[in-house]
Amino acid sequence: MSYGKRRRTGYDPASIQEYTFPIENIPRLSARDPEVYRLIQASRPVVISDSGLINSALKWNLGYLQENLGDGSFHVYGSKDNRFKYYDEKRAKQCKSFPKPVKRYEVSFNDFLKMLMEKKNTRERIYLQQMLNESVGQEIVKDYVDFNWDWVGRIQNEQGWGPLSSNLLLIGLEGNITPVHYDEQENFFSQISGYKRCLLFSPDQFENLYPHPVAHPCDRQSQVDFSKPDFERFPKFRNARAMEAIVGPGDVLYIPMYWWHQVESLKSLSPIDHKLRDFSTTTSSGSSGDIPPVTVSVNFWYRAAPLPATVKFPISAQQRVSVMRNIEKLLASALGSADEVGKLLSTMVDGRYN
Ligand SMILES: C[C@@H](CC(=O)O)C(=O)C(=O)O
Ligand SMILES: [Zn+2]
Repeated sequence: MSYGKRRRTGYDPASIQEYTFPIENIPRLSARDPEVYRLIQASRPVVISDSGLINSALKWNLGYLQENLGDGSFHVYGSKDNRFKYYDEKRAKQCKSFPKPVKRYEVSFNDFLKMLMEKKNTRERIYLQQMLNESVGQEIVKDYVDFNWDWVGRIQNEQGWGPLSSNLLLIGLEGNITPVHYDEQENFFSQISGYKRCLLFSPDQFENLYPHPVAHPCDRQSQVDFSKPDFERFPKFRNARAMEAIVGPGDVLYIPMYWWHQVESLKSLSPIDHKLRDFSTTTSSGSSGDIPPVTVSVNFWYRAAPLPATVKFPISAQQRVSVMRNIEKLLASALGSADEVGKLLSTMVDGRYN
């Protein structure tokens, strides 16, 4: 069920999965429209269609990246299905029984290209997710310097955000899904090639989305699988309501801190010519032919603005999430183990606060 017409052409509408919750559109505005800055000020999502933020990267096809990304190593995730649920490596080491939802590889870009070829014929799907760092080649540095830093820097200053913490380069197969989660940073999510469907949920829907406990390796990730929701365990998921943006090349989606988001790579109608130089298309497993179609994005994560000197009541939904996180952390350390937190909270609440 979706309210209003979905914006954007260029992708195959059949690659849009239907879910159980209502969906309304995220506004899509020009950077010249003052409403953009009112929405950002109000920590509301908005798609900015002509910011020029990453125009210098619109030429980042796989051939260009192969040529210029340098010989560093890249984090590539492998999933037995199309979901790439993030988990914290360190926490996972402490939870012996935790089934890792994805495999993590550290490979060269050429090996990533080979994996793209090989995985085409196997069940495992892959997703490159790498922070841009100083190992990139000169051309990429030049493109990076040519991002529209004036525009994004002005917003960073006006909003009092902290420093840019990182830019994550994302190269994934069409059909890949990053399941719904929230981040504790402000994000200008920028689409370079292909199309992505972004489903966002406001922070006040915390109770509808049932995140894992803070101490869990999948902290900040929802336990609900949209494709097969377990309404027995997660009854309030019935109340979830989403906002949606389908972003294409040049679009920038502002994802406010603590806003839940699920990101799905759609099927592009016009396959991209990746101009891959002498890349042997017959790999060890003998699979040959073209590289499967991918989407390319880069995000801009900014540290949050410092807390206001005086707290205004009632506190915001974002502040409530932050308070709940701090209580979980405090209780886990006070009790010496995160396993006791649920029981203690029930003791505190049952029959007393409910
Ligand atoms: C990784 C990304 C989603 C995607 O592009 O798959 C995301 O969650 C973010 O930029 O915060
Ligand atoms: Zn995210």
